[in-house]
Amino acid sequence: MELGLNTYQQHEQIDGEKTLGRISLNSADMYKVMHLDGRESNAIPKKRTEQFLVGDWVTLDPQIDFDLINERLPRYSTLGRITGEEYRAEQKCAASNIDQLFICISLNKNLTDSRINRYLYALKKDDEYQTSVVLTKSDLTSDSSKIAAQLAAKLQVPVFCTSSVTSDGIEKLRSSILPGQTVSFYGNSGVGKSSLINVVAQKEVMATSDISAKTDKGRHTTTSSRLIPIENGDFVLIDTPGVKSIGVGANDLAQVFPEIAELAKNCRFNDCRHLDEPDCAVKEAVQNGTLAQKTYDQFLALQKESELTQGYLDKKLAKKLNQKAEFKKQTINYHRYRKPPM
Ligand SMILES: Nc1nc2c(ncn2[C@@H]2O[C@H](COP(=O)(O)OP(=O)(O)OP(=O)(O)O)[C@@H](O)[C@H]2O)c(=O)[nH]1
Ligand SMILES: [Zn+2]
Repeated sequence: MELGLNTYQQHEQIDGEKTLGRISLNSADMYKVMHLDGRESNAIPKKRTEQFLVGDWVTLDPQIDFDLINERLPRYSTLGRITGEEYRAEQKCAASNIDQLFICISLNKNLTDSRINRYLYALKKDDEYQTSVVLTKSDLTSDSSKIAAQLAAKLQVPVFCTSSVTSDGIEKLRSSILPGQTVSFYGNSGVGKSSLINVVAQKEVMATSDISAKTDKGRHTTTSSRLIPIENGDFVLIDTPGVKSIGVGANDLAQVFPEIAELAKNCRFNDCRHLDEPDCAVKEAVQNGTLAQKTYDQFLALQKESELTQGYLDKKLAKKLNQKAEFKKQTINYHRYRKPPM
């Protein structure tokens, strides 16, 4: 099993002789690593503070019943944005060294441009991986291919229109994945992501959940990312169930709305949120027509969400730091008393 090594080598140089592995599970400070022979073992970072992402290529120092992770090889891509410190990065980045990201959106839900835009803003990284939109459950809508074509023209990304029930569009999606590539699917619970992955992989790799039609909400069973080699399909899947909602950070907002960032320089307050502050240049621009109302509304929606996400992340970060301290206490004995090799 090559686990995507050939593709990796197209991006980064590897010295031959090292014992290589790829991080296959990252769950509450526990790592598993997959070997090129398909074996999976428990793994512990040699530098105990080091953080890894599922998909990382690492060199290993095998012990009797686990592997020590020596060194992480450079990442050519990370899913999501790295913003600030690693703890935050970990929440936002659930995978590394991926080649393609498929953003799944169900056709039976209200398909709003702003939601798709939000995903694209948060997840699109042209220089690192290919991003595509996958419309799911096309069997439930009659004009699905028209919608797909319109979206593709507007978003400037490939748009696949698929159904796991009729297999519509599956072959097209499947053939966009080159041999040895590492791919990841992003989608809210219930969009049919697991069913889609299973038909693409032609194998039951994901447990699918039947959802109540009434609530239209799925259930989440696991939250840790996993590396899943798809043997007959010859590609590698990274499942990232923990990435549930993608937030947009405050800095990202300025990138997404450069015209608003420019106007904001003339607001009276540096931290103007352009809502009801006096002498707000952004609101003035809306009133005199130089800034489209629609852009302003989209900005406000994203700003609100970014503020909510920030509050949520701050809480999670505090929790994570507590957990880290606890983990440190538990593992310190191992590192302190580990005997040098004879
Ligand atoms: N009509 C139709 N229903 C589908 C399709 N794909 C999935 N479903 C249904 O949608 C529901 C959710 O499917 P899953 O594949 O479990 O969805 P998921 O996005 O993986 O959801 P989680 O496992 O909760 O993350 C199930 O009831 C499926 O039967 C499709 O192409 N067409
Ligand atoms: Zn303002």
